[in-house]
Amino acid sequence: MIRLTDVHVRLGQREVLRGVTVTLTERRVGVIGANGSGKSTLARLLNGLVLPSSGTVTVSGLDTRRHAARIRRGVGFLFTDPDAQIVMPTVAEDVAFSLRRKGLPREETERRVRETLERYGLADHADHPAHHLSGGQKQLLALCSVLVLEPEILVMDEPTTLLDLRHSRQVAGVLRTLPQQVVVVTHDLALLEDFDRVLVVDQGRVVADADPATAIGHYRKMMA
Ligand SMILES: Nc1ncnc2c1ncn2[C@@H]1O[C@H](COP(=O)(O)OP(=O)(O)OP(=O)(O)O)[C@@H](O)[C@H]1O
Repeated sequence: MIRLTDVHVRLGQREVLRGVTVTLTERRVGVIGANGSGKSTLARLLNGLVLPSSGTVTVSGLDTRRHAARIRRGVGFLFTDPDAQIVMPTVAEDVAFSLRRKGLPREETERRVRETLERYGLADHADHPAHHLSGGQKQLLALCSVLVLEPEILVMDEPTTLLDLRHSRQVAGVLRTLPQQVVVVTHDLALLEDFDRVLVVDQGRVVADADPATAIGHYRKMMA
C-alpha cells in the first residue's frame, strides 16, 4: 500500500506538487495529466527518488525519507528513456545484472533470465548488443530487467511511448497478469481502459480520482 499525506514538492523555485493526499491500494493505478503537471515527480516519490519537501510518503508502511534503500529494493521503477536503465552490453547480461548483484547462484540466474526474455518476446535477442535493439525493444528490455527482480510494487513512467500498437498491447497484457501493484504514468489512455483507478494531475494537484472512464472523461474536458 502507498500513502501520500499532504505532500508538497518544491524543485528550485517551483512548487511542483501542492498538497497531494492519496492512499493507493488498488492493483493497477494510472496517473494522467498535461505535460509538466507533476506526474513524473509523483511517480518518483514512490520509490524515494524524489523526497517530499513537506508531508509524508509511505510505501508498505515505510517512510521514504527514512527507509530509502529498503524501498528502492521493493519498488521497481521503469524510466521513460530505456537508455537510462540499460547498463550491460548484451540483452541477457542486462537482465542478469541485477540478479547477480543479489548474489543468486549462476544456474538460477540463467534460468530466470531465459524465462523472462521468453515471456516478453526477447529470447531471440538474448545475445545481441542491447544498443542494437529498436527503441520499443529497449523499452521491453528495461521492463524485463525490472520484472526479473520480482519487485513488490512496479512504478512505470510512460512505459509505452516508444512502442508500436502490438508492443503496447503486449505491455498492457503484461500489466493485466502481473501479481504486484502497478502505478503507471502515461499519455496512452487506451492502456488504462481496464485499470482499477486513475488519478488526474493538474498543476501539482490531484484534481480527479476515479474509475478510468470517469477520470479520462474529466481529463478530456479539462484539455478541451
Ligand atoms: N529538477 C527540477 N528542477 C526544477 N523544476 C523541475 C525539476 N524537475 C521537474 N521540474 C518541473 O516540475 C514540473 C513537473 O514536472 P514533471 O516531470 O513531474 O511533469 P510531468 O507531468 O511528468 O510532465 P510530462 O508529461 O511532460 O512528462 C515541470 O514544470 C518541470 O519543469
